[in-house]
Amino acid sequence: MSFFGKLKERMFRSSSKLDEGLDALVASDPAPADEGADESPAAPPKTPDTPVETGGTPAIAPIPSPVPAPDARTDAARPGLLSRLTGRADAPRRVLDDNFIEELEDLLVQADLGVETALKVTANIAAGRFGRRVTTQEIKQALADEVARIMEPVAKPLPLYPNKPQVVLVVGVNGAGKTTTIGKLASQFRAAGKSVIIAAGDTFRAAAVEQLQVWGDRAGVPVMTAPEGSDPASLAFDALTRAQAEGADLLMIDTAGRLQNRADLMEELAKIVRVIRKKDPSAPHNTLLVLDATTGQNAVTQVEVFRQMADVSGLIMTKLDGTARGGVLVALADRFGLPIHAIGVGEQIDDLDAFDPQDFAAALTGTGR
Ligand SMILES: Nc1nc2c(ncn2[C@@H]2O[C@H](COP(=O)(O)OP(=O)(O)OP(=O)(O)O)[C@@H](O)[C@H]2O)c(=O)[nH]1
Repeated sequence: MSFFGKLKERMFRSSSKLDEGLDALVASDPAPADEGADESPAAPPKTPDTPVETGGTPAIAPIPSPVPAPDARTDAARPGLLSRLTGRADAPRRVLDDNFIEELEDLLVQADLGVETALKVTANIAAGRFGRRVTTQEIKQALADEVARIMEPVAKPLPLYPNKPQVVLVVGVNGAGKTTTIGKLASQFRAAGKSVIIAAGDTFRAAAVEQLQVWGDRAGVPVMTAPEGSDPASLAFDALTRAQAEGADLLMIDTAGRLQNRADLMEELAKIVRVIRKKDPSAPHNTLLVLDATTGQNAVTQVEVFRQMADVSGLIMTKLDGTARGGVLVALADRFGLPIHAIGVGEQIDDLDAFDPQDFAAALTGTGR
C-alpha cells in the first residue's frame, strides 16, 4: 500500500471528526429548504436563482435547483447527466454567512488547528465566498487548499550533508516516539546505502536502551550503549569517535525526555552538544524534535520548550494514525515555520515517510486524491 493509502486509511480512522464535522456543518442547515426538492432533482425549480434572504438573515441554502443559478460555477449547479450520475446535483448547500463562519472556526479549533490558525484559515475560505451557497465538497476542497498552502513551505525532507558523519540529535518528551523514529530512519538510511550508528543517549532508562537495541537489530545498525545512569555526553563523544573512525555516514543520538526537570534536561542536552563539538565543531547537523500527534495542542508547548533548550532544526510528528488531533501540525507549521521532515502513521518500520502537504491536506479534510 502506498504511504498516502496508509495515511488516508489510518489518519483519524477512529475519529475523523473534521471530515464528518464539515459534512454536518453544511447539512445542519438552521432553516432547511424544501425537502421535496432534495428527493427529486428533476422536479421543477422551487427556488429562485439567487439565495433567498429572510428578514435580514441570509437564507440557508435551498436544496439545489435543477435550474442553474446565475452565479453557480460548479457542476453541481448544472444538473446534467454527469451531475445526476455523481449525485452532485443533490449535494446539500448552505449559505456561507457569519454563523457558518463561526461554526467552521469552532470545528477547526476542535480539530486542533489552534485559535489563531483556525481564524486565519476560515477568513481565507470565506473570502470570495461570503453570502454564496456552498457545498461540503467546496468547503473541504477550500480547506484542503488552505492547509496545503500553509504546509508547503515547511515540507522538507531531512537534509543530508556531505559531512561524515552527519550527526543527528533526536529530542522530545518520553513516549513521543523518539526510539521508534530513530529505528525507522536508520532502517531507511540503511536501505539507501548509508552506514549508520545509533547512540542510546537516554542512559537513565534501561528499557529505552533495550528498545533501541531491538530497533537497531531490525535495521541492521549498531547501537552504542553505556551503563545505566552514566553520562550521556560521554556516550555521545564515544559514539562520534567511533563514527568518525569507521567513516559512518550518520550518527543518530537518542536523548532523554524528562521534562519534569527541565533545568537538568537542558543542561544534559547542552553538555551533549558541547562535548560533540570538541570533535566536530559543526555538530550536531540536525536537531530533530519528535512530537506525538495525540497530544494535540501540547505539541505547541513542547516546540516552545524544546526550542529554548536546543537548536531545533526540524520536526517529526508521530502517531498520526487513529487520532483526531493531527490538525495540530497545521498550527505548528503556521506558528513556527520549522521544517516538517517526516510523519509516522504506525509502529512498523515502514510507517514513517517524508511529509507531503497535499496528501496530508487531503487526508485531514477527507477530500481524497
Ligand atoms: N500508533 C503509533 N505508535 C507509535 C508511532 N511511533 C511510535 N509509536 C509508539 O509509541 C510508543 C512510544 O514510542 P517510543 O519510540 O518508545 O518513544 P520514546 O520517545 O523513545 O519514549 P521513551 O523511550 O519513553 O523516551 C511505542 O509504543 C511506539 O510503538 C506511530 O507513528 N504510530
